[in-house]
Amino acid sequence: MYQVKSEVGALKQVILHEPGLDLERLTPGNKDELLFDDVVWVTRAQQEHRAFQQLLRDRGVTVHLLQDLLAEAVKHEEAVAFVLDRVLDDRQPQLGAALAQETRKLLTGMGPSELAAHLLGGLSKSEVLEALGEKPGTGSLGLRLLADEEFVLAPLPNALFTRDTSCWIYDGLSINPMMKAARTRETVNYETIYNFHPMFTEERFHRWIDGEAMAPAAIEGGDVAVLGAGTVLIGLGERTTPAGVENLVRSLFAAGSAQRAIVVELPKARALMHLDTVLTMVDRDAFTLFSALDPAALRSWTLTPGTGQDLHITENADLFTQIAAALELDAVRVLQTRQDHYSARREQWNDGCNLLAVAPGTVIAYEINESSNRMLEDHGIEVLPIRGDQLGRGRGGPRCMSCPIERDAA
Ligand SMILES: NC(=[NH2+])NCCC[C@H](N)C(=O)O
Repeated sequence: MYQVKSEVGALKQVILHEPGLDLERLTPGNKDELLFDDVVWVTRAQQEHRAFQQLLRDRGVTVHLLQDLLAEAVKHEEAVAFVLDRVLDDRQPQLGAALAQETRKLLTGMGPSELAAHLLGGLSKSEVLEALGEKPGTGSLGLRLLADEEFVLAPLPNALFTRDTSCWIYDGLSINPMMKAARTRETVNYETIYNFHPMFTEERFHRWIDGEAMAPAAIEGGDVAVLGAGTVLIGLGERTTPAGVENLVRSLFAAGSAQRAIVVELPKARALMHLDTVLTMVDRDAFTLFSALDPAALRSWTLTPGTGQDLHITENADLFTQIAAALELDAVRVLQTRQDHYSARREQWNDGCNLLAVAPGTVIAYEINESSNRMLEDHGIEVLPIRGDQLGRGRGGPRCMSCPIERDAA
């Protein structure tokens, strides 16, 4: 039974993506478009990722790997048709019908593992030519225009951040419409998994949002925290839109799975692209907050069910007072690191606030964020450090590299 009842309760099952072909395709020339800040030493990134997986397993968490799930799903013929209908649509501006058809033939002929690797890792023009065993002489303008190293199917290096593209909220799943073009195909991969993998087809759960149908009303999992007590906390910033919030919240309210959403406005900036880059729940009553943000200055609203399809919205005087009230606590602790201007920004950039709780008061964090981690320990939070020198180059940490599918209440 997949259910995420809280943000910090005992973690039982997660989806992670161990990077591979997707990261090997990054270059100084394409990294910006692909939302990475540097190229990556892939072998080391994989070692770092395996250590992260192992730490979770040691803590009793079952780890599912995205590429394995996808490979399993595309063992079904209908799943292959489903995913290829979407990623090789004739309307893809750079492809055109001829190239789309050739590529489709090529991908359909692959075994499930190879297909899954390319759905995540992309496919270059030279790989297409090599496989087709011919030069671009046929009726594809798209193929003639592409340079050999350019992509017929772009790689998805941000698949590493499994949290963003699908997220479980109480007894249901949201497959998210993504804000950035570099990530929209991730949504299709998740729809393929959730529609066809027996692990999910044999279970019953709500579907809060269907990413493809709802795009471009983006909402991303890095902006969504399941606080417990029928409450969700949602960040509204660079990646999550008002329409995305409303769609999700209406759907949760209609099923009665949540009674309240607290929505907090974030500055729109790359470094703060999701809520979990600045604010993360670490214990039943504690949150870590980027030290450059003034908790009293954060603008927020509480959404509750209104009449019919309407939402009832009130602006909050104080975000954390509202959160405490929702959780039926006298107060919550807002943990901020005492840092100088420089280390505050350096550690936030390196995901010092992006923490994955495995149990109340126990979090996985990048070791690089020394002062943030020390501060947490001073407040009684157990920090399990991992190395992320390579993984962190895509601007994501333990929380966004994990998609919990089963978690206990706090
Ligand atoms: N929830 C998060 N903090 N996710 C980080 C995502 C980073 C990724 N490179 C992107 O820009 O989309």
